[in-house]
Amino acid sequence: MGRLVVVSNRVTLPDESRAGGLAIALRAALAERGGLWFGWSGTCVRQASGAMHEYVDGDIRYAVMDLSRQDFDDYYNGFANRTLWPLLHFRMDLVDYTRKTYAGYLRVNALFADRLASELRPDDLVWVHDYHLIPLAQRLRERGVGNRIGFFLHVPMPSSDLLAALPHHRELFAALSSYDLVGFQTPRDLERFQDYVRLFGGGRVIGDGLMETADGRRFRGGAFPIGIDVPTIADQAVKAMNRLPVRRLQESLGGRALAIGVDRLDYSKGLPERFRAFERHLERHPNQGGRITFLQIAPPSRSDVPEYRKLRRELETLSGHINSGHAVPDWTPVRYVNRDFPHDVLTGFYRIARIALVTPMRDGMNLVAKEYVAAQDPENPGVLVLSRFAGAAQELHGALQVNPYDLDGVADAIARAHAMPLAERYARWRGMMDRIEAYDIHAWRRDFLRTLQATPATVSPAASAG
Ligand SMILES: O=P(O)(O)OC[C@H]1O[C@H](O[C@H]2O[C@H](CO)[C@@H](O)[C@H](O)[C@H]2O)[C@H](O)[C@@H](O)[C@@H]1O
Ligand SMILES: O=c1ccn([C@@H]2O[C@H](COP(=O)(O)OP(=O)(O)O)[C@@H](O)[C@H]2O)c(=O)[nH]1
Repeated sequence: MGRLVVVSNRVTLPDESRAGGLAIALRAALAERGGLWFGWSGTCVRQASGAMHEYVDGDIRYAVMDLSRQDFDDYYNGFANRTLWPLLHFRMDLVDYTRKTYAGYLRVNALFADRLASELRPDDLVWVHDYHLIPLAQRLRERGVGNRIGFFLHVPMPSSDLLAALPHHRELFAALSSYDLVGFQTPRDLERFQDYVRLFGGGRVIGDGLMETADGRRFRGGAFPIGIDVPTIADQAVKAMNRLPVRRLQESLGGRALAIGVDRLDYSKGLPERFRAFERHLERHPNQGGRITFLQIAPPSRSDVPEYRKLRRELETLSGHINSGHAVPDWTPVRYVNRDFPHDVLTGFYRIARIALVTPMRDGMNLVAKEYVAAQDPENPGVLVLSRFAGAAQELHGALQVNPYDLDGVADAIARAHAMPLAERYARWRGMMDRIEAYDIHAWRRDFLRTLQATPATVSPAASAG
């Protein structure tokens, strides 16, 4: 079997800790098999983009590229995170499209292809990740790369009518056909993409995941829900109980139940709605008032993008408003923490939380939901309150599933979670644990790569060049 080459915008270098499910998942996937991880260095430079840096950690080699401030602004802050991110999360109202940022996105993809092409060996299996790099395979094919190349979309695929509202949508999404396999988080995401291919892409859906473009090129699609490393997280959670930040949090609760939320500060995560739903819980269930403390961990994310800065201000106001209306001298209902925690400390926080609030308005998967389940004490598991619009809802049927737009419904789910007897908590948790153990991060990686390797040669013809 050839070498695995993983390509993503976000790379977690050795000893680096960074919030974000993609980087955490890819590190776990590469740890098992080794290979090359290629992507952005995380650094913006004054000079032109393109300088490469290399690091080696065990079986993983990292090759990362610097970007100039201009390229970073156009490609990452601009087209990736002000155009594609809102579009793919069904937020047309926030889409900001300019030809300038689109040109920057294409320019950076071409540069990734230039640098990557010279690294590749003929039998490498190339696996590209996420919306930052949709055109990458097409650019690689133009440079004569004939390797099997797979693509995985970590975020949702929205309705085809929304995709079709994007200027140049056909050029952009047709580029996906240069991949041999395009993976989505859920079957529903795949279906929506196939609708797009049929209705707006000028192609056809042949069946069994196979699609054909207007000019007869065939490629495959599939659903591969991303998982986590369950035993590692369960083990981290047990050990974290002795760590100072976890002990201090536990002591600070004074016997009250903890409800926890852990999310990048992103408008897709439904944080203002969650804060309001918690306030609604205090109003609708006064008998539980004062018995649950809500801790929201929300590390800042993409702070150069105006919508993210606005959200930060909104949450500061909202948490202050809820606390001023409901706090008593010995209890503050909302603790809002704007910083990043190491992954293993988080697992301890999950373990002492009776309730997890995972209520995004849209989310590709949401690994926090799965991590919360893996970190629970089997003798006394907590309850997951989960938005039905997270990809994880397709698998975690034991969660209390909610509609995050229905604040009363979320408020009542919090109350139900708080009052839930142990036998029901255990039964729900066990079913979710069985699922995340059966299809974990390693199963996800193997399933995707096996499918990519098994894609018939006719589906990945050298003819797809150009
Ligand atoms: O790299 P950033 O801009 O700092 O953002 C962090 C990552 O956010 C998104 O994560 C997604 O991937 C997760 C794992 O599959 C999934 O659970 C979650 O639902 C997605 O939102 C983004 O897609 C990544 O590219 C970013 O690295
Ligand atoms: O302070 C933090 C906050 C989050 N995370 C991790 O960041 C990831 C978030 O992934 P998720 O899929 O939930 O959402 P994303 O941020 O990728 O959209 C999870 O593994 C979290 O444990 C972390 O390590 N430290």
